[in-house]
Formats: sequence, C-alpha cells, structure tokens
Amino acid sequence: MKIAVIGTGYVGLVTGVSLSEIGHDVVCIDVNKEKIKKMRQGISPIYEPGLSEMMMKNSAAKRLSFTNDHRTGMQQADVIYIAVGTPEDPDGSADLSFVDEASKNIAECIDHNVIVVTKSTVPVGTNHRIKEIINSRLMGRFTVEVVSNPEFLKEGSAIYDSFHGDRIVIGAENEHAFGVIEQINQPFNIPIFKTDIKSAEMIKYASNAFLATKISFINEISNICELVGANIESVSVGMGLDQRIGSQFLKAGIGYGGSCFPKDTKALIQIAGNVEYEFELLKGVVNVNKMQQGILIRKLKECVSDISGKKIAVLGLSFKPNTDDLRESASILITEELIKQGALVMAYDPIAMENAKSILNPLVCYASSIEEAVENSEAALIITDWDEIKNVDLTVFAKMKNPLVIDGRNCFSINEMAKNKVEYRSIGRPFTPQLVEAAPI
Ligand SMILES: NC(=O)c1ccc[n+]([C@@H]2O[C@H](COP(=O)([O-])OP(=O)(O)OC[C@H]3O[C@@H](n4cnc5c(N)ncnc54)[C@H](O)[C@@H]3O)[C@@H](O)[C@H]2O)c1
Ligand SMILES: O=c1ccn([C@@H]2O[C@H](COP(=O)(O)OP(=O)(O)O[C@H]3O[C@H](CO)[C@@H](O)[C@H](O)[C@H]3O)[C@@H](O)[C@H]2O)c(=O)[nH]1
Repeated sequence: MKIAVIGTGYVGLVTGVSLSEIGHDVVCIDVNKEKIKKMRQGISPIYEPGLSEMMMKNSAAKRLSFTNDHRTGMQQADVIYIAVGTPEDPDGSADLSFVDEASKNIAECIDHNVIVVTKSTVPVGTNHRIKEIINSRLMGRFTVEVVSNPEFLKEGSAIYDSFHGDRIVIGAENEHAFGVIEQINQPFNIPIFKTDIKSAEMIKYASNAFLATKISFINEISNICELVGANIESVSVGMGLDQRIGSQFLKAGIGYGGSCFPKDTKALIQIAGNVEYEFELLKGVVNVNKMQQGILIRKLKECVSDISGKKIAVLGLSFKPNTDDLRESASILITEELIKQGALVMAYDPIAMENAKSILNPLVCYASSIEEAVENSEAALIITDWDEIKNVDLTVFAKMKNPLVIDGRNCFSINEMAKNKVEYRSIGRPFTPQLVEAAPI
C-alpha cells in the first residue's frame, strides 16, 4: 500500500518506519525542514531504541522517504495518516490547530480518492470535523473517508510496542475503510478491534485516563504507607498478584509526566465539561499528580533545612527512562524550585542532557557522570529510573559531602543503602532496614 504520514514526531516517525518495515511504501511529511534534512541523512531526530536502525534499513530499501512538500508526499498515497501534535490549550482542552492545518494540506494537495487515518489523540467528534474540513474544500471532486486509529505506543519502547501492542483499534464508518486499514495492519499480527469512530476516539482518552488513575491511586497509597509504616513496594506486589488488578502501572513515584497523560487527562475533563459532565474522579487524579511532583522537595527540606549555596545532585531528567523527552517531566519543576531556593544544581542524565539544556533553568549545571554529579554534594535527588542509575555502584555516594539520597523512583534497596551508610529517603517506604524487602515492582 502507498502511505503518506503527516508529522514525524514520536508517533508519526515510528508509524512511518514501522509501516515501511512491514512492506508498505511510506513517505513521511513534516513542516520542520531541519528534521527532514536530518532524516534524509539517516539521523533520527528523536532518541528511541531501535528506531534509527529500522529507519536506515527501510530508507536504503527505498520503502521510506522524507519530504517537506505535502503535494509530493501525498501524490501517490492511497492512505494518509495524520500524526501531528494535539497540545494543551490554556484551558486544558486539546489544541486542534495542527490537525486542522494538516486537514487543509490534504484538501489542497490530493488529486484522487484517499482514506485519511487519524493517529493523533483527538477529542470525540474530531474525525468528523477533519472530514468536514477536507470535503468542504474538495467540493465533490474526490471522496475522502476518515478512520480513527489511535496510537498506544509508549516512549522509550515505541518500536517494540508497534510490533507487540495489545490491540489495534480501528474506528470507521464503512466496510471499505475497515477493510483497507485492516489489510495495512495485518502483518503486525496484533489483535484488531473494530468499532465506530467516536468510540475509537474515546478509547484512547479513557485508556490514558485509566492508567493515570492507577498511578495517582498508588501514589496516594504510598503517602499513606509512609504515615502508617507500611512499605509501598510490598503493597504494590501484593495487590498486583490479583489478576483483576494487575501489576502494571502500580509503581509509586513522583507522579506521571510526559507528553500524553498530563494533557490527555485534562483534555478528557474538558470533553466531559463540554457536555456538562463534571469528571470528579479524573480531577482528583490530576490534583494528586500535581502534589506528588513536589514530594522530593518536601522530603529534601525535612533533611536539609537551608539548601542555599549548597550543591544538590539531580539524577535523571527525562520523564521516564530510555527517552530524551522532558515534556512535563518532574525535573523541570524540581530544578526550578532548587534554583529558586539558591541551590547549586548539578544534573546528570544518560541521554536527555542536550534537550534539557534548552528547557531547564540556565543556572542548572551538567555533569558527565553520576560520580561527578554527586561528588561533594549535600544531597542527591533521583528523578528518573534509568538502568544506569539503578545499577550504580552504591559506594559512589561515599563521595558526597553528606551521603543523603532522596529517591523519587525507589531505585535501591533500603537494606543495601543502610549497609553503605547512606541516609536514604524514598517513596512510601520506611527509612530503616527491613527483615524482608519486596523487589520493586
Ligand atoms: N508521544 C507519544 O508517545 C504519543 C503516543 C500516542 C499518541 N500520541 C499522540 O500523537 C500525536 C503526535 O504526538 P507526538 O508526540 O508525535 O508529537 P510531536 O510534537 O513530537 O510531533 C508532531 C510533528 O508534526 C509536525 N507537524 C505539525 N503540523 C504539521 C503539518 N501541517 N504538516 C506536516 N507536519 C506537521 C511537527 O513539525 C512535528 O514534527 C499527539 O496527538 C499525541 O497526543 C503521542
Ligand atoms: O507504574 C507507573 C507507570 C508509569 N509511571 C509514570 O507515568 C509516566 C508515563 O509513562 P508511560 O505510560 O510508560 O509512558 P508514555 O510514553 O507517556 O505512554 C503513555 O502515553 C502514551 C501517549 O498517549 C500512550 O500511547 C501509552 O499507551 C501510555 O502508556 C512516566 O512519567 C512514568 O514515570 C509511573 O509513575 N508509575
């Protein structure tokens, strides 16, 4: 099948590369000239395990190409995917201006019938709006069908998820559209769930909101664990053993970040609000997350009353491991607060430091290793559970002025930290050595 993909961000590029990998002819289109230049040189503009290799392989096989020109990109396409951003508007609702623009691009450029597939996360009703924008401009010259095909990949494992997802959701309004999109996706060998367009759009928001709810729930339980002396890691493992609950997304920490949960939860509150429904539960989820992001600073203040002029190490900056993405990462808020209180912030991240330099406060300094970051520091705050951080030799903390580690991701064993004479504060766990320690979930 000949496919065009509009937008080469985390979703568009991974979609284009994966579709070319299963044999389709794909042209990826982006308005960003710098990105297209890089991708034509075989350089991925984002860090995502396995992406560069797959991108180069399929470009070399001439199944994958990149362009800034919408008309060239769509010339041959039977199917056009929209994978542009849907960021947060000031009121929390989804900003659809990029989707609208992409729809206009389609209307201006096509000279044949096409199926338009929406990968972007869009509020219920948006696919009909896309169809309306395109058809009102085409004035009957060609027909356009729309299909909702929301994306469920996670950053850091996007390529893996594309080939091993739990389901592919297809929302369409006729058999022809279902058939074509099913045929495109068949080689992935992932269960396909067919439904109407509005339900497909809602499945995406409801899924993200549910996962965010699990995280805020376990974070609140972790706060209660601290007050009553229970251990959240044991509680999560014990809960997760019940198959009705499941062990995934029960990892307590410093709240969810990233480009999806924060914006999609707020957008769903707005979607509900637009039909005069107050989504009280989800409002609670969002508020709990906001509070949880501040927890490391509160724990630090309990141990060191005045951090002014003191070196504080910050380990991990991305919103989760295996990505260079800092969107909505707790590191932004935490480093800002440390700087505000006069601390000398020395940060380290295995991959995200280049991105961090243009996002974080310019007073943040960057170390080239964990060791350099923690040396002579008053405290180390752990924000991201990168393997490099979790597997660090614990003797490194002896280089601190005062070995104090405040861990937002429960990377280490309480007993091991005590053996290494590190004062250790983590999330929802006791401070002192334990008879049994559950391996973190
Ligand atoms: N990031 C994720 O993990 C993820 C996962 C599932 C779904 N989603 C959803 O997918 C959508 C895209 O997310 P993303 O993170 O890939 O976004 P992104 O911001 O990383 O990338 C969007 C790209 O689209 C390009 N673009 C914008 N308008 C364009 C136009 N008219 N023509 C061509 N290119 C255009 C931009 O230059 C940019 O490169 C969002 O709706 C998001 O909610 C994201
Ligand atoms: O038990 C957990 C699981 C995750 N997180 C945090 O939640 C955030 C999001 O993590 P994750 O879901 O793994 O990454 P995303 O790339 O944001 O993926 C989510 O958002 C995407 C965009 O919509 C969806 O496609 C995915 O299915 C959905 O998991 C990160 O800050 C994690 O640290 C926790 O705190 N505890």
